Amino acid sequence: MDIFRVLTRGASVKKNSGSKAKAADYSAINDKEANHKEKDSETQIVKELDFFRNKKIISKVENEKGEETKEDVSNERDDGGNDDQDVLKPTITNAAEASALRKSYKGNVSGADVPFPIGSFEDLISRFSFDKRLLNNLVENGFTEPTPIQSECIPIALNNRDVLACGPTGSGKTLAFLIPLVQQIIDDKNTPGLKGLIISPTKELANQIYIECFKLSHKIFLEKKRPLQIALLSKSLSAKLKNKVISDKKYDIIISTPLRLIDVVKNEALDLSKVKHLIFDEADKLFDKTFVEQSDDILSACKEPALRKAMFSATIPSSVEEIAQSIMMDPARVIIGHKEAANTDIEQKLVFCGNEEGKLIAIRQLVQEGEFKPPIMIFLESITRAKALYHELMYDRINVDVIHAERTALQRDRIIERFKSGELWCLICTDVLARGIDFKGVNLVINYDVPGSSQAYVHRIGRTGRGGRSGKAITLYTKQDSVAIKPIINVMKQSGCEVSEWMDKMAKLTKREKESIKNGKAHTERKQITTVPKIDRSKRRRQQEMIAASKRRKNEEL
Ligand SMILES: Nc1ncnc2c1ncn2[C@@H]1O[C@H](COP(=O)(O)OP(=O)(O)OP(=O)(O)O)[C@@H](O)[C@H]1O
Repeated sequence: MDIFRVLTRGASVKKNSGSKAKAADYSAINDKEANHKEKDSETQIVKELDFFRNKKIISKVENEKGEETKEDVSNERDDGGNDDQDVLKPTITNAAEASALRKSYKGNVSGADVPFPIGSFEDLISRFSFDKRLLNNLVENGFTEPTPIQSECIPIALNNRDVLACGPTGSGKTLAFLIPLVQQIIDDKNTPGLKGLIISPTKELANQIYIECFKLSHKIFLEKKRPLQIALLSKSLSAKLKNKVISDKKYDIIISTPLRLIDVVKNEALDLSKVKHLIFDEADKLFDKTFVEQSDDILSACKEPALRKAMFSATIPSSVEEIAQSIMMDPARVIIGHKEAANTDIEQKLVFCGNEEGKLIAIRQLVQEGEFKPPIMIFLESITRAKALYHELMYDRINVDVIHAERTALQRDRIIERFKSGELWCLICTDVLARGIDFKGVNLVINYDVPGSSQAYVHRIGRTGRGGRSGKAITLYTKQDSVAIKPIINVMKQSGCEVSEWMDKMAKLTKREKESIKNGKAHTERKQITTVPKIDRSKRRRQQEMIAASKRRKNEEL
């Protein structure tokens, strides 16, 4: 079937819209010759594409526009579909429409003269002379309607404004900053050299952003047929830059982790002084104590007076808001949904396990009860514990592997590929994969160890329930998590989960507990992960010691 026809449905042209007629390449909706079989498959794909229920949102806005619009709507129908099924294309032209759209997705937008959101990607053509090749790339990748965070952030960026944006995990923040960035690089095609810089806290996320950006700029050429050049600042590229094998003027956009970038900048191998757009993805991480110095160094190296700054994350604590206000010029602030809540497409559950041994038993119970439905991600607080759980689950013959900072880049890449392809069912990891990583279709996230903060919890469980799909998150806790579990219960409450009365009572934090969470002291040392009884463990240890001693003796004799 003509999948392109279905995908392009979202960029259809209204009959009476002159400017939109230019986008006719993207239409071909009302094909009355389409047979029934094709229609069935279309419905299937459209359902799949309607990740974020934009149709519902849009029809809500249209309803508020009144009778006149309703007539337009019926004109747009290609067959006898019902209201909920129709894709409508509003262009937001006044404050009332903007506010109705914002209300529909619980968008809170503040700042001086913030532009109206876009109601569709088409809106960009009339409002911003949007590049048609870019629109084409969006459509070809299945992105037919903007998500709420995109509706708000794209026009703000195209107005060259600083932005602080907070939207749920899996709600499309990556494209919310990539789409305007690529457009701005196209508009600035005659200025050579590095203009866009995206900073991410981990290599895996940087790589993912690079792939998205690459897809978005496919077949886009700038002056003298030069393709738009994007680079991931890898180890090999930084070596090439340092050895002047590659000119630092070659790239339009670079995506990097803070440390690697600072390293090349300090070696004078990359000049950031002409960068016009600086984007911090997972901004709260980049401005916490781990990275704040490097982020500050990056800001100082970007000397362009008109530098546009953008910060994105699913969690923006007030400390980061303060930093943002201090480094940004007249920023627009965009919050979609509740700032402290998790994605509402995730069903959240707490399981009390008594003690550490109880956690392994709980996992085995999930397997027995058929709740252990792959793909699954299991988060632990340390490399040692992640390795230990890996060995336990391997012993149970579960199709499992483990990723943590001690594994090589190649090993990590291979495991990620296997997990993405479905070859690997269960991925054990530390927080290295908690943020930003977009594995499609993860069914279940298990917090084997209670995360250290509500933010860490939101990001970890956000690996499921992405792109409008539903997901499930289970957090195992023991007696020793009595304080650490409280912020999690509060996130559950904010996200609309059912919280029993005793949990609600339990969730109240004293001043002292708040302090201990803030200082990372809510956790005590956990017991080793193992189901082997203590007596057998000491037997094993004695055996290993004997083997080691005999090896030592042999070596000495030799
Ligand atoms: N307009 C769109 N239409 C359909 N799907 C989209 C759209 N925008 C993004 N997506 C898809 O939604 C998924 C989540 O997007 P993305 O990774 O950008 O989320 P995020 O908000 O950055 O999440 P996180 O906070 O975890 O980093 C991706 O698979 C992406 O391809």
